Amino acid sequence: MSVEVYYDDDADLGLIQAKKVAVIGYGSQGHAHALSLRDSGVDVVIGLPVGSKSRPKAEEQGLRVLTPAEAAAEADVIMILAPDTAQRALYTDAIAPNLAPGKAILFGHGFNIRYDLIKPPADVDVAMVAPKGPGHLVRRQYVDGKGVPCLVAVEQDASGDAFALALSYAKGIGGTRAGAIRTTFKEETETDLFGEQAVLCGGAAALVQTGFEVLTEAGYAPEVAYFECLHELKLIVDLMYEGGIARMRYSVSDTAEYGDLSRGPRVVDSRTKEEMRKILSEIQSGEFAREWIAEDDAGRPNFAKWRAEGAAHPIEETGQKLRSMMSWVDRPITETA
Ligand SMILES: NC(=O)C1=CN([C@@H]2O[C@H](COP(=O)(O)OP(=O)(O)OC[C@H]3O[C@@H](n4cnc5c(N)ncnc54)[C@H](OP(=O)(O)O)[C@@H]3O)[C@@H](O)[C@H]2O)C=CC1
Ligand SMILES: CC[C@](O)(C(C)=O)C(=O)O
Ligand SMILES: [Mg+2]
Ligand SMILES: [Mg+2]
Repeated sequence: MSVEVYYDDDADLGLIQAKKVAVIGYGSQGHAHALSLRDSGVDVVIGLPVGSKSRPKAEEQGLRVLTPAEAAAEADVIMILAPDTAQRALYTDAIAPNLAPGKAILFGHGFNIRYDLIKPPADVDVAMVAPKGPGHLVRRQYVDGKGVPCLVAVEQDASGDAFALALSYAKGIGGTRAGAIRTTFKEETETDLFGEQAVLCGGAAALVQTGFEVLTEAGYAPEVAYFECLHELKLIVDLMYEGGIARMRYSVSDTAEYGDLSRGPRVVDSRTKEEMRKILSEIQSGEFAREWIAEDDAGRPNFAKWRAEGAAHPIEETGQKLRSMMSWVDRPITETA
């Protein structure tokens, strides 16, 4: 392999068990990290603003909840798992005043360091433990005795031990059970943003919606279109996940495989690839980050409009009806922590 991969035997859980850890934020990632660290014998405190909706959830789990500033002041290791857009102000107001030499700041995604929105002092460690999966899966895998692979990176090694500490933290959330890959803040941030924009979220959602529109506009039943363009996607992606694209092609019919090989490249063609390259260059140049921060500063007008348009797309109504017939499929959008 071209990357360095670390497993449980390479990580010393004792390093993180010897520290007090503040997990700032208790959402998708925050709840998973905090609960799994606690189950791994780590002293954890949660940092959330007064009035945060997440406070009751953390308290119900028996976790001690302080304000972000109080939690940062108490902790040796501060894991920042608030939304990326909130981290800059959170750092300035609550974390920076409570840093001291020898402390460590950790991130679950490199956005704020990569784009210089947060500039920590030279005498603290700055590292990242970024699970490659949604927080609820991170927690579920940990509870099942497994783990979600994660990326580990060090931006600043003031102590000389930053990587070992990050690896120890990764072990505490189950990451080294599956494998922790060493990377950099730059690589993690740019590839994560590219993946979610071009393929996983943006690309996949646009592909599904467009396929559904083509079928329904041609007069086919929305229910049938939903099955073909959304529901079965999971079954196909599960096959790819288990054994790559080759495994999927082995399982589907020859007719499907011939259609895949001959038509797929017409759907995602050289123009799509060129657009993907443009998206990547906007990420690399910082253009996307500047746009997103400005959008957030302005109160997210486009975000709200596009989110509402997405929610009003006919595929959502059809899906809601069909999923109510499939009790094993229907899950609330927000699982309880
Ligand atoms: N979602 C995921 O699975 C993944 C996320 N990441 C990264 O993890 C980080 C956290 O993302 P995610 O878990 O999705 O976030 P969520 O939106 O799920 O949760 C954010 C949490 O932070 C709290 N919060 C909001 N503002 C502040 C603040 N100013 N100070 C302290 N806490 C605050 C929220 O509280 P409230 O309930 O009050 O809003 C909530 O508990 C991001 O850097 C993200 O890129 C990385 C990998 C995957
Ligand atoms: C794919 C979306 C993600 O990057 C993730 C779950 O890894 C995110 O930022 O939520
Ligand atoms: Mg990601
Ligand atoms: Mg991401």
